[in-house]
Amino acid sequence: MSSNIKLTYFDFKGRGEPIRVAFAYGDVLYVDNRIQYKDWPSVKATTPLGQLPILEVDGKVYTQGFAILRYAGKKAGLYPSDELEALRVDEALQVIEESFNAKIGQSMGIQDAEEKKAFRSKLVTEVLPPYAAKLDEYCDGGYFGNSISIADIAMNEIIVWIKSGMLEDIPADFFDAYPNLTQMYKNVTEDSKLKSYFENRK
Ligand SMILES: N[C@@H](CCC(=O)N[C@@H](CS)C(=O)NCC(=O)O)C(=O)O
Repeated sequence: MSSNIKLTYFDFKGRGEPIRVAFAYGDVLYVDNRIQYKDWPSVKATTPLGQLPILEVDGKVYTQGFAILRYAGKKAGLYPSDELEALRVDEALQVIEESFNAKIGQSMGIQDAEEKKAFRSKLVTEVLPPYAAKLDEYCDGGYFGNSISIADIAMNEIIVWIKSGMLEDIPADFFDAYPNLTQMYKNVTEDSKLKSYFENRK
């Protein structure tokens, strides 16, 4: 079956994966267009801002991972209708962007191994804990809102990423100190609408 919605991202999780998870949660039909690195230079030139993810709907192109996630969340029933609950979800997303996405992303661009190690060590001991503590406080009911939302989906992907141990010098047990985030991770990974997606995803 074809769809009028096409998500284009690299063939890994990154900023594209929360969107894929949200679509899976809502059984939203879409084309999962995965770009290989070798093809990126030619694709880059065709994108609005030279970056991914992009979303095409009925031929129109949209950028910005969390904006696209919000669209996916509204379609999938993962975005609160209550204004203040939605404000908390949006706030959490912005904190995730400013902290884990931006700072870890910045560390990935450091070429010198010693410099990268020192930068990441400071992230773990000084920079990230205040953000993680605030996010943990917001998640005290097991979710950022009253039930699962795109903020949980996005944060869960950060936790899965760090727990995988793939990020050198960022300890896999970083989130063990945050009980509410740990509970949220459990809630999302065991969600009946997502279990099969998580078991089968690349
Ligand atoms: N503000 C953008 C940032 C997008 C971004 O940084 N994309 C990266 C991958 S996660 C990218 O396309 N990198 C390749 C490049 O810049 O050439 C968003 O939130 O979507």
